Amino acid sequence: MSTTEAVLVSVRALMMRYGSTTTLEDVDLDVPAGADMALTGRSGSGKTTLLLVIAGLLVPTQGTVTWPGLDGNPRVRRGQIGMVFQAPALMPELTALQNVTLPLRLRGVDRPTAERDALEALVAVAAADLRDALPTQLSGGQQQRIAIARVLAGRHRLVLADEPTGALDRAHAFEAALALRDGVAAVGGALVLATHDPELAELFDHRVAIVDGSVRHSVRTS
Ligand SMILES: Nc1ncnc2c1ncn2[C@@H]1O[C@H](COP(=O)(O)OP(=O)(O)OP(=O)(O)O)[C@@H](O)[C@H]1O
Repeated sequence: MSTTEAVLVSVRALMMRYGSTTTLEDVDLDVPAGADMALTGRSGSGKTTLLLVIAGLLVPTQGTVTWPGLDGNPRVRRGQIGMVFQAPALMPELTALQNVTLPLRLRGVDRPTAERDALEALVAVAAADLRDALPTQLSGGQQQRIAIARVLAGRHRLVLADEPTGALDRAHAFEAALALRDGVAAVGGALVLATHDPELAELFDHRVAIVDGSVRHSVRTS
């Protein structure tokens, strides 16, 4: 990583313990601005834990997490960070377009701008034709694409994705994850995506593997 590259999040000497079980130990990690980063590790290795620490939603047992490239005010910073989870968690009574528009409207974006940005995000995940469908009329994969569009429309500085394509078949999982990666990159954001799939991780510039509580960070050089 270049020393001139801005760092959004910096984790140092992180230790995370639940009860008597140590999940993460002596973890150092920088998330560079604009980077795409895949976080791999077996089930229970601590991927979700690390994402929650990076988001500032979980306080480490020991060590520090700072956000040098994000706003110093935690409330503003939270708005700079978008999250997407394995379950799409769409509002059942709202159409796909309304689901994508809602967080923008709640942030005070006027309706025409919110709808324009939401439609652009739906196009990015090849779901523009689903704009008027209710979640119950959509397959699980289609719902997840709407959830991905929702986070893309937020144009966050940093997006944290926790196995967002874990419930999809492999071909659709790759397609959705790459739409997320490219959509975040298109607005200059950084993405940290947790995945079980090492082949998917290979498609990311930064790969962070959690093995026995420690992280190994590799960066694509070519
Ligand atoms: N709130 C909690 N209380 C107690 N133990 C927890 C808590 N959250 C996580 N753990 C434990 O910490 C370990 C890491 O969990 P975590 O969810 O971070 O792993 P993960 O790599 O995301 O797993 P998966 O791939 O299955 O989602 C697991 O052993 C889990 O049981």
